[in-house]
Amino acid sequence: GNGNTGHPSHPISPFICPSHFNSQHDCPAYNPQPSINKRTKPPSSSHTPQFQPSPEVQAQPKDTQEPPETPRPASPWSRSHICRRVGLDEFCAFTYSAFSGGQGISLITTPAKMLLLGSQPPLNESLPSASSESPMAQDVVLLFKDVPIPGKGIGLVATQMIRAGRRVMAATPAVMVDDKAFRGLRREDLAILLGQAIVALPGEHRARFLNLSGSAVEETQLEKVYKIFSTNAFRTTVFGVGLGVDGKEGDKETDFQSTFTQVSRLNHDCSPNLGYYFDSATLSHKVYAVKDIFPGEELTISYVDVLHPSTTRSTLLHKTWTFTCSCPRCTAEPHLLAESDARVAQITQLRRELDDYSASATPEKAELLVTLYELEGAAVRIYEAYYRAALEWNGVGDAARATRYARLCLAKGLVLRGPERPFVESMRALVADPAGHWSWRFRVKDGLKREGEGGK
Ligand SMILES: C[S@@+](CC[C@H](N)C(=O)[O-])C[C@H]1O[C@@H](n2cnc3c(N)ncnc32)[C@H](O)[C@@H]1O
Repeated sequence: GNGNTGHPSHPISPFICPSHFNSQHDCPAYNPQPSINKRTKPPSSSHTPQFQPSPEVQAQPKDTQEPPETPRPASPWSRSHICRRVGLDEFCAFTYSAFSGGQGISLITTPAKMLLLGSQPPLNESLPSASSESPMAQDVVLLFKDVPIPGKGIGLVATQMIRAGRRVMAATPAVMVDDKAFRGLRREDLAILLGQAIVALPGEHRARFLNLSGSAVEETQLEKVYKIFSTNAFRTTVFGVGLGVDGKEGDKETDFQSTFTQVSRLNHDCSPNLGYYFDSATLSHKVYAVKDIFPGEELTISYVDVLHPSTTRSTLLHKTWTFTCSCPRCTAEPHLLAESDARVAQITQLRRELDDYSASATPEKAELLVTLYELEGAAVRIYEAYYRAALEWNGVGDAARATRYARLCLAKGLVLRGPERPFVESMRALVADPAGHWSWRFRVKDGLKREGEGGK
């Protein structure tokens, strides 16, 4: 699971990105989902929790420290006594308790990667951040409250009208686990490091973490911490220069599994009223309303791809979070369910046709795609349909309709994926100059996009 497109059990059907997207992450249809991180092997219950106070030690290796005559302020990071190895990589828990206005954050990663991450914004709060926005911006007034929801545990309910497009949350994680540690460490070793990571957090954030769902009362503290983490983790990609393997130059991004306390109270719905993305520049999970939400209505996200057929959604939800999907798209009358599934199948088919730039797709097919997304309540993905409609209309040289859809794609897509995505740049370029965009009349010009087809 893990919401990772590279992972075999990823719940989202693989989406073939058009060639102008640089990577899978840049693909507009790629939508990170909450992790599905249940491991089958239980943690060793013979383990007594070994929570140790974390000493205030420098995260830097000894040889990089400056001589004593030029003292520097102490590093705000503490490091766990216990570390664990996967092959040549050693993973430790690092905590910065003053982070984000005293909420604190813990990371489980290698010392080398920690050194790099900790030296640059947003984790280095003494340096000016590229982002002008603080993750816990003051404009996010409390729009909701925690309430028990029958059959769903605790959930969040709107306390006032929340208009579509409004930001509802922007929170930094309690704990982030390097994906390599998450996949490579034995479950009991990860549980030990997680225990260290959680115990070092400031009391309030730690209590909020320990209050999350996922564990049973009779479990040991380590099992509890592990299960809470895996039930509530989201895949988060951190972009930054030099974040390759062990800090070597190369990769510009690194994947973490992260647990956020407030975001983790959001229950699932197959037609959710909230969308979200992880903003690497502020390390915050940004959650936006994708529909108008009325006071008293529950706030929801989708834990799975909303464009899976109903049985796939139900199976994934049951397997991973052990609940039976009870949302309207799962429990409708059989004939309505069959219609919904038929629309989902048609969406999949239409997307395949529209994304094959060498085939004969038309603006009408893209318009139909938009309608089908609307009928399925897929507001959380609607920007994908607008994107394709913009390209198709531009592809036949209709600049007015193309720019209208490009604007819609930007209006919806910016809050669902953030401003850093290539589709944003592409749609902005189309709005600015439709005829200068790569897609201008590409459906009517012969020969374009036909390289590699030999003598045809
Ligand atoms: C990330 S937590 C959501 C918050 C949780 N309800 C709580 O009390 O903290 C995920 C868990 O909430 C419950 N849950 C979420 N959505 C649900 C739904 N639509 N129906 C029933 N249970 C749901 C399941 O127990 C699931 O494992």
